[in-house]
Amino acid sequence: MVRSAVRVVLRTRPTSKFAEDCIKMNSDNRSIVLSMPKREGLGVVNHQQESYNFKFDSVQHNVGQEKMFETCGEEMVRNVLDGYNVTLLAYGQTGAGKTYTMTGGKYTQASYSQRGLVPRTISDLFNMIKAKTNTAVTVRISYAEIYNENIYDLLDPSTQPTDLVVHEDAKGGVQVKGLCYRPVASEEDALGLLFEGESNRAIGEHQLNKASSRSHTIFSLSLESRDGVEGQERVLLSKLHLVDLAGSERLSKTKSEGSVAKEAQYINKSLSFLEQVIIALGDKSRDHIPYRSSKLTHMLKDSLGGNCKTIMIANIWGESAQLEETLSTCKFAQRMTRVANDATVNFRQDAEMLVKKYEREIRELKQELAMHDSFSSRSGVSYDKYSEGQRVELRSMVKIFLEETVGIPDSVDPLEMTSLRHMKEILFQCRHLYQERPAPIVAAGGSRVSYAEGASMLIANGEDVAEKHAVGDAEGEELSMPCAPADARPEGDMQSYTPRSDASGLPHELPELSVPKTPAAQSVPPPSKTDAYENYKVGPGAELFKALTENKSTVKERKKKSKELANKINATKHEMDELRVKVDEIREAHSPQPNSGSSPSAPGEAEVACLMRMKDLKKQYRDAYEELKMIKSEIDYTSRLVEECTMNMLSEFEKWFTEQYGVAVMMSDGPPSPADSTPRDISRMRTPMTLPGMDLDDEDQHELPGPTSDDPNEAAWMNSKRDAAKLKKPQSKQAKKPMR
Ligand SMILES: Nc1ncnc2c1ncn2[C@@H]1O[C@H](COP(=O)(O)OP(=O)(O)OP(=O)(O)O)[C@@H](O)[C@H]1O
Repeated sequence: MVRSAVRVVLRTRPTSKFAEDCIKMNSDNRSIVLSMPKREGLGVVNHQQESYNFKFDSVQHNVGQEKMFETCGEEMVRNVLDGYNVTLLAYGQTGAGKTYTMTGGKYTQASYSQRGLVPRTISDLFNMIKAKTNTAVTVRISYAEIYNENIYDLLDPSTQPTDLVVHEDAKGGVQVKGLCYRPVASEEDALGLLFEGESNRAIGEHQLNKASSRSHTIFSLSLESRDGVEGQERVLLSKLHLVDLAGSERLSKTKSEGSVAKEAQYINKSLSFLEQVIIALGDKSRDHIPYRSSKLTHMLKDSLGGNCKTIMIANIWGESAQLEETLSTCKFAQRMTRVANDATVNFRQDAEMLVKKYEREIRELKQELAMHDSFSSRSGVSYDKYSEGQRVELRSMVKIFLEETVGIPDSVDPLEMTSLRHMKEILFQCRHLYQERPAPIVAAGGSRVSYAEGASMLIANGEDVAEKHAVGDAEGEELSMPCAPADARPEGDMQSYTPRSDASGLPHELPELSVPKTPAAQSVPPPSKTDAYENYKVGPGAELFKALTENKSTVKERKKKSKELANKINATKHEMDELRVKVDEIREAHSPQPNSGSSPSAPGEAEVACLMRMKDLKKQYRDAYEELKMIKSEIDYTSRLVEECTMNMLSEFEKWFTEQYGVAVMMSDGPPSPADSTPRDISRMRTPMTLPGMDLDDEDQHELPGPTSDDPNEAAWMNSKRDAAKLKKPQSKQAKKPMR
């Protein structure tokens, strides 16, 4: 068991308006000093503290995503593969960069280089699994969202929140009953589920709540590792929770009203319960920790003060307008440093493997015995189970022995016992014979104890041994297993994925978007969708359109680059082939005639020149190939972003159009024709129409040229892209997300 404090890393969101006067970063990269300007209106005696010192495990000021992964991610992946439960929490006010840190930001803005901790962790985890050639690792993924104190399954939107309840098992481990854990075999599968969950979340977000910051999300990877070398019966079990918490700002600041206010209250409540749990954990005199006060704290029970290694990233937005929130985040983070966890390596014994192991050991021991017998000149000793024939034979020997011995013990040779099994079988037969005897051997009242009586006494004592513990007689009985220590039991259960459907078996549809026509709206005839879209692009949708165009041009530019690289690689390869032929020719021309007796000469100038050039070419080939792999990864990632942006843009345009003109886009434009559909079915997911300029270029479809490789990143991103397209097809399933 390892007792360790929660590791707290402070990350600042880069800003040109950083409040340098108020936030001082110390050179140790671990501490900061916050100076708060005195608030006016607090009376003559103002006790407000002006300066606060905070110390964390690390302070990451204006760093990039890669550095963040080095700081938090690498260790996390190592620990989870070693069998520890690990949790990473991103905490901070809205806009401080939690989502950016975790996933790389909203898909409309993210790029490959901005990938967050979750995709990087997935990538690193699968790379490490691949490197562990002697270990078989099974990975399962779940993705849950807590919104207004309800838990939603982002990988199975048909699940009702009532189906999902936090449950504690007898050992105190926490699981969410009803949450699906989907098995994944590769990095691309895992990324596919991440994106699927993000998509499902985005649908809920657009439909029901406007900002993702109002919910907490928990992306979990559950691992089972079997070591192929050191006793396969030991299975390591571990879990990695990656938690993106809702924005922590206070209710007064959100100025929320209506349903938004309700959301804010729920967020506030769950975060304040989280704070209470943290305070209680930091106070040694407290024996009750209020984990059950909210779904969030209940789900994170193991991660806070339990069997887990926990890291918290406290995100701050260091502008003067945000100073109060920064102070509150730092205070919370400081408290978190006082929370300690007891992490244990979790394992269970695999009964089947254990039996196999014992069988192997028994076989080896029998061989050992046989060898031992042959060295001590004892032949014919059997250690196997007695057959019925052998038993009958032994019984007759025992019978003769007992009958001949009665009254004259010294006159007969004793029965020779060749093994423990032999001895037990003899006792067993003695008991049988005793039970079958019609009359007692010794007359009642006789004072002398006969040999047979002694034998029967022995039988009585040895009965259980002979019957129940004879080797091989226990077949079919339950094998009692050694148990893992109680506190080593992993939390959560390994539920397999069971898709749900409603009673009718039909998918839940999204509710129709029916907006009543306002008189004003009715009086203005709606423009054509093309005109409306042109207006939208330069107006309210400008930002989305910018993100879409930027991502598209990145894809185009990268593809161009990848083509150039592929051509370069092919040209290099061609030149290498030619050089190889040339070298062979030179060598052949200078090789001595067979049977001439002369030895091969040293390589001449021409050959050396060729070899040097070959060396250069090989290096060029390798470098270009590596670069091509990187670019291919980037293309795949960015293409996905284009798809996501497209979908988002359509959905936003549809809403805007309906709000503007009081009618849905469909009503003015008629049903979609097949020609309207985008090549990737994206538009059909949220809306049955497409817009000019939104379809993806045909050239987007081409496969990248050049050599393929088994590079995990390359394959992962490529396949995730394909999977994303697939996942968007079953619109009806996506639409099953229940109304919040
Ligand atoms: N370290 C960073 N580097 C670059 N941009 C950042 C960084 N952190 C945040 N941002 C940008 O700041 C904006 C807000 O970030 P983000 O959405 O991640 O905040 P958040 O804390 O998750 O907010 P919410 O609570 O609403 O989800 C985004 O546009 C994001 O790209």
